[in-house]
Parts: sequence; C-alpha cells; structure tokens
Amino acid sequence: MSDRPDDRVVIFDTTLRDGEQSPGCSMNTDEKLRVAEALCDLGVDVIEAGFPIASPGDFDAVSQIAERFGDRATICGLARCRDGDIDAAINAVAKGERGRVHVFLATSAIHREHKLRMSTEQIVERAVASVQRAKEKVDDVEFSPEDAYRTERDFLCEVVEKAIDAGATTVNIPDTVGYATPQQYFDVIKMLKESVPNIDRAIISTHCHDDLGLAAANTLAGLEAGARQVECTINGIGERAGNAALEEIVMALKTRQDHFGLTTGINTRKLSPTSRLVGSVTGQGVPRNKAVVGRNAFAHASGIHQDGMLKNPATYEIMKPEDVGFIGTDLVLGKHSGRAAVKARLTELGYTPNDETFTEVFDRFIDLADRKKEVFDADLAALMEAKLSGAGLANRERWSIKSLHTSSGTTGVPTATLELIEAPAAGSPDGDGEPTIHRDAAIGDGPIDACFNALERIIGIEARLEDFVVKSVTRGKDALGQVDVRLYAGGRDRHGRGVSTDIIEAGARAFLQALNRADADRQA
Ligand SMILES: CC(=O)SCCNC(=O)CCNC(=O)[C@H](O)C(C)(C)COP(=O)(O)OP(=O)(O)OC[C@H]1O[C@@H](n2cnc3c(N)ncnc32)[C@H](O)[C@@H]1OP(=O)(O)O
Ligand SMILES: CC(C)C(=O)C(=O)O
Repeated sequence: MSDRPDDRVVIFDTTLRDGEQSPGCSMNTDEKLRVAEALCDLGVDVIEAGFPIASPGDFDAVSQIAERFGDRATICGLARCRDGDIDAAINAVAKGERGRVHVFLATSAIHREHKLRMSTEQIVERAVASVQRAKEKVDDVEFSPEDAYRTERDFLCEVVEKAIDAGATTVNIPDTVGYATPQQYFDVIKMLKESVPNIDRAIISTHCHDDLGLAAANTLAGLEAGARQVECTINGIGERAGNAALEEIVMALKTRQDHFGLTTGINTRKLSPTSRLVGSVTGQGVPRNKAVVGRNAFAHASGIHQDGMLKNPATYEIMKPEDVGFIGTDLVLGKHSGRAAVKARLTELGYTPNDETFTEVFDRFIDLADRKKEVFDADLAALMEAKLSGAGLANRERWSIKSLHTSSGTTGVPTATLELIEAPAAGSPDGDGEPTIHRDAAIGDGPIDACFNALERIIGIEARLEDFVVKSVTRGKDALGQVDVRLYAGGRDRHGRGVSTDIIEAGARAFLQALNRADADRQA
C-alpha cells in the first residue's frame, strides 16, 4: 500500500484550517502563504490549508499554497459531504503535485439527530457517495467521522469500513470535543484496528481537541494503539481550547524514542521559529509557559535549579534548547537565584570578583532582586561597576548606609534622616572591634540635597558638588538608576557612583562613595 516504514508517523498540520477556526486567529492569503512555507521548512507531511467552500479567499489561499508548495508537502482541502464542497476542494488542491481531499461527516448520535437530522443509513450513504466523488478526481482521500469518539462503536466500525471501501486512504478518528481520556482513546483506535476488516488499507489518524487539556496525551495514546498520522497545529491553536500541539507531539516522540519507537520527518530546530511566526501572524503570541516553545521552557529562575543546571543541564532539562531552535538555556536572575548563578553570570560578563567583592555585590543583588522582577545583565554589571568604582579606597569603604529616609513634596521642607555604619579603621587598635552607628538628619533644597548635607555632617567633610548625572541602566518602571557625582572635597575632585531602583538612594550612595575617597585620604 505504501512504502512508509511502520515506525514513521505522518505529521498532518491543520494550523491553517482548524487552527484558523479559533477566535482571533484568521489569516489572510499572504499570511497563510508565509505559514505554509514555514511548515514546509519544518518538514510536515500534509498541510491542511483551508476549507475551500468557506469563502473565495479561502479557496484562493488553498489554491496558491497548492501551486507554490504542492511539491514539498501534500496540500489538503476540507469538505463537507456536499458536492459543492467536494468539487471546491478538488479544484483548490488541483495545482499541487500532491493534493488531498478531506471529507467529513459527523457520526455521533447527538450530531446525527440534532445537527444533521440524518439517520444512520443516510450517514453511511452520504459518506460513501462523498468519498467516491472525491476519489474520482483525487487519489489521496481522507475521511473523518466527526465526533467519532462519542459515536456508537458498531456504527463507527461500519462507517470506517465503508469509507475505506469507497476509496478513503486515511481514516481520521476525531475526538471533536476533547472528551476522551488517553486510555479510552487508545481503546477506540485499538478496537478499530482489530475489528474493521479492511483497516490495513488505510492509515488511521488522530485528531484530538484540548478541552480537558488531554489533546497531546490522547494523540500519543492513539499512536501507541497503532495510529500513524497525527493531526495537530502549531502552538496547539484551534477550535475552543485548541488542537494537539505539533511541537509537543514531535518532541515527545523524539525525547521518548525509547518508549514510542516512532519517528517523524520534522526538523525540530525549526519548531521555535515556526511557533513564533504563527504567534505573530495570528496576533496570539506564544504563552511563556507553553511546553517546548514558550520562553520559560528553557528558563530557570530558582537558585537550586540554576545550581543544578550549571553542574549538569540534564538535572533539570530533558531536551536541549538548541534542538527546538532556542539559542540556549536562560538562567533568569531574580529573587530566587543563588550565589552559583550570580557568580556564573558575572564570569560570563567578564568579571572575576574576589570573595569579598562577590559577597558585597551578591548582597546588593539580593536587595535589588527584592525590589525588581528580573535582574538583567546590565543591572548586574552596574552593581559590579559601582563596587569596582570604589576600588582604590584603602581596604573596605569606611562608611556605609544602614538606613535612609527622606521626605519631600510641593509643600514643607525636604528632609533626610540617615543612619551610617562606620567600620573600625583598618590597622587601628580597635580595628577588629564593633562598627559604630551614626545618626543625623538634615534639610536641603530637595531630598538629595538633604541627604548630601546629612552625609557631610556625619562624616565631617565638606564637599562642593560639581556634577550630578543620573541615567537608567535598563528599561521599564523598575529599572535600575545609576548616579555619577563629581565633587570637590579635601582639596581635589572625587568621583562616586551609586546604583539603585531608587534614584535618591543611588544619589546618596554615589555621594557617599566620593566622600569615602576623601575620608581615606584624610585617614592616610
Ligand atoms: C469540527 C470541525 O471543525 S468542522 C469544520 C468547521 N469549519 C467551518 O465551519 C468553516 C467555516 N464555515 C463556513 O464558512 C460556513 O459554515 C460554511 C460555508 C461551511 C457553510 O455555511 P452555510 O451554508 O451558511 O451553513 P451553516 O454554517 O449555517 O450551517 C452548516 C450546514 O452544514 C451542514 N453540515 C455540517 N456538517 C456537514 C457535513 N460534514 N456534511 C454535510 N453537511 C454538513 C449542517 O447540517 C448545516 O446544514 P443546514 O443549513 O441544512 O442545517
Ligand atoms: C473536521 C474534523 C476533522 C474536525 O476538525 C473535528 O472533528 O474536530
């Protein structure tokens, strides 16, 4: 019947048909052509490009896709069991080298009685006549008993057998409303394999919806029971909760080859770019936590996982990001990160801090991460640079901020209240003693001026501010602000830098760093 090896799964992508049926996902012809090209590059076997009778635009899209890509994949058009639908589908796929017509007719009692208002005899007769009509013009005909899973088993077997006799070479078993569980879907496919006498003359296909979040699991169960075509969509888009996601099925088969023993023709490195394209063309984006292709699929934010990843990626990743088209693993720095990840990122950024410097930068990092959702490389570099710009000071900085409080507004006098920690002077008799806490408050023209005045008073050095530059290190409302000050103190110009999400604090830190320099000279 076919030279397809028994372990080769046919990937039937219906992003452009069932996927497009999901609210907000309709695509124009140009967009469909772009997606079709990406699907060919991805290596899908069949592209269901649309429902040609639905509109002239859909007919045109299927026809153009067949003409342009019909030599790279089988191009399929959907049709109801109506002559007009079937003829439109035949004509739409005609320009391609490999065309398929997919006819469907619901078989479950609820659809027969309430939607179609047809008897079982009429259903069989209409299905057979429609497959035969398609078969007269196209070799490759697929038949779907819509809502197959909720169809009486004997009747399902009868329809499938007669559709195959009429010429269907693929019989698709839709779980149209996503009702089956994996075991139940396995059972129905197995039952068809065992009970339909001519089943070997057709490929059994799965078509599972995600209403209960079971589409991928049901599809895989169908394959285990003997199905060899899967109908799926990129990002799992489709009617209501969507269809089985192509990327999930393909990566499950690849990652668990040991279990399934099945192969596909998909170039998995194209999964992520194709997913992004579909997300952008449909305007739906790709959910961050989407399996395989979401941004978080290969991102780790918690310290224990990051430490494990640095020691051996297999601790927390079952697939390689490169295998699905990501550049690499992302260790996201934030409040859950530990020392291992922060140190590794500093090394990547070209810094080799000694233990003392690292401890200080890590403390500032944790403080920052508590205020900011994500700490970017630029933030980390700014913390490191702020620390390094204090280099050259004798030993550790003598003065550091314990707490800072300011008040200001359109009325009232701006004030600053500061607590500074004075480290015991290195080499002094009490060099190993306890640090001293100093408190003072001051007023000023604004909160920053008030801070500077309080700092001068506590440290006992007068300074003249020459320059004050503030800039944002990264973007966003919670971006880190960097303040650089130049001031004249102790007979010369001094530079200081401070970073914080609060620019008043950044200013105070910058001023303090410059005063620490003047103080170090004074001590010397
Ligand atoms: C499970 C699935 O995904 S099925 C595919 C769903 N996709 C779509 O519906 C694509 C977009 N649809 C459309 O553009 C339109 O609905 C069309 C062009 C298909 C039909 O439009 P209309 O002729 O206006 O019919 P309408 O949509 O109101 O009703 C559907 C008719 O098709 C009938 N029908 C439904 N399925 C089938 C079938 N497989 N075979 C034959 N007739 C069918 C219905 O019983 C109904 O018939 P009625 O008008 O005699 O009651
Ligand atoms: C047309 C058929 C295959 C379908 O989309 C469904 O049953 O969900």
